[in-house]
Amino acid sequence: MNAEIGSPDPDRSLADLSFDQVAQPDELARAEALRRHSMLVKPPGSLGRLEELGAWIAACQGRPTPRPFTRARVIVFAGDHGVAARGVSANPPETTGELLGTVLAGGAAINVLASTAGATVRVVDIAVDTDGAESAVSEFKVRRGSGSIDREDALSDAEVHAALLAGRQIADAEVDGGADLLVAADLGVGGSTVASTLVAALTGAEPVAVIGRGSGVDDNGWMRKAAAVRDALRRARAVLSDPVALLRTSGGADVAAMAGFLAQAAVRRTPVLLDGLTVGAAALVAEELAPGARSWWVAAHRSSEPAHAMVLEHLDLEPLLDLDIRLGEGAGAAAALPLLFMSARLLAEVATREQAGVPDPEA
Ligand SMILES: O=C(O)c1ccc[n+]([C@@H]2O[C@H](COP(=O)([O-])O)[C@@H](O)[C@H]2O)c1
Ligand SMILES: Cc1cc2nc[nH]c2cc1C
Repeated sequence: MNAEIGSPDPDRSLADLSFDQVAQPDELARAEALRRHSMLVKPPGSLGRLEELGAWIAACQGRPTPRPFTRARVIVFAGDHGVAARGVSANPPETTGELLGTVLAGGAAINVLASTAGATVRVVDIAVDTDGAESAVSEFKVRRGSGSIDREDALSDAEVHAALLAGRQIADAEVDGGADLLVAADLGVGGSTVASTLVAALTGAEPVAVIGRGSGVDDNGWMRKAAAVRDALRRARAVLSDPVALLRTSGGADVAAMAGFLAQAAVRRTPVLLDGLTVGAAALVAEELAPGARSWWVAAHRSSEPAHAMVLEHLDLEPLLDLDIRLGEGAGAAAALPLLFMSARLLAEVATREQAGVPDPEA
C-alpha cells in the first residue's frame, strides 16, 4: 500500500521540478564514429541508417567506438484516465488493471518482445484505478485515475509535481542502477484521447486530424472521442505556454511521469528509444520542460495513430520502423531495440579495410 495516494506532499515547491540543463551528445565522437564507419570493410554508407544510428550511440556515450549495450530497460507507466468513462475507448476502464497484471505475470506482448531483444521490463503503477489493492509496483502511485479532461482538470498541481518527480526519480534510479538504454512505455485505457489532445494542443493540429482508433474504438466511439478531444482542447489551449498547467489540465499522471522520465534521461545523458503516440505526447512535453532533450531520443517506429506522425514531425525525428504497430506498452520500441544493439556492435567489431586486407579502391 502507498499511504501517500491522493495526498502528494504539499510542501513540494515548483523549484523541485526544474530539470538541470540538458547537455548535447558529443559531436566529436559522432564525427569520429562516422569516419570509422567509412574505414570498415564495406562500401562507405552501405549500412545506411545503421551507420547514423551507431554514430548517434557514439555521440551519446561520448566515445567513437560504442560500448555494447548491457542493460536496456523498458519502464511501463500504467495509469487510468477519467475520460475513458465517456466511451472513447473500445475497452472498459477496468482493463488497465487487468493488463497491468498481465505485464507483471510476463504474458503481454511487451514481455515477449523485450525478452527476445534482451531487455528487462519494469512496471510502475502511477495512477491505475484499482479499488484499494495497491501492489509492490505502486510505490510511486500519485492517485487512482484522473479527471475527465473534456470538462475538468486531469490532476491537481501537486499531483503533476508528484508524477514529474516520480518520473525523474525513476530515471535517476535506472541510470544509477546501470541502465544504458531506456524505453518509456504507456498502458492505460483512454490514453490515446489524452495523448491526441496534448498533441493537437502542442502542434496546433485540428482535433479531427489527430483522432485515431486507439486500441480499436468503433465509429460511435470515434465520434465520442472526437467530441471529447474538441472539448478538452478548448481547455488545453488556455494554458498552452505552461507545460505543468497543460499536464494538470489535459494530461494524466502516467503522461506526466513519462515526461519527467524522458527529460531526466536526457539530463543523465542516457539514450532513449521512443515508442508510439502516448510516449510521443509525453516527449513533446518533456522537450518543453528540458529543451534539447530530443537529441537523446530516437523514434523507434511510426504508430498508425495519426497524431503520432505529428509528434515525429514536431520533434524532427525519423522513425526506424513502420510496421503498423499501434499497441503502446513499449512494443514498437522493443521491436527496434535489436537495431540499436547491432548498430553499436557494428562500429565496435567490424574489421577495417586495412585489418581485412581489402584496400580502398579510392586510396
Ligand atoms: O502508443 C500508441 O501508438 C498506441 C496506439 C493505440 C493504442 N495504444 C494503447 O492502447 C491504450 C489506449 O487506447 P485507447 O483506445 O483506450 O485510448 C493504451 O493502453 C495504449 O498503450 C497505444
Ligand atoms: C488488450 C490490450 C493490450 C494493450 N496494451 C496496451 N494497451 C492495450 C489495450 C488493450 C485492450
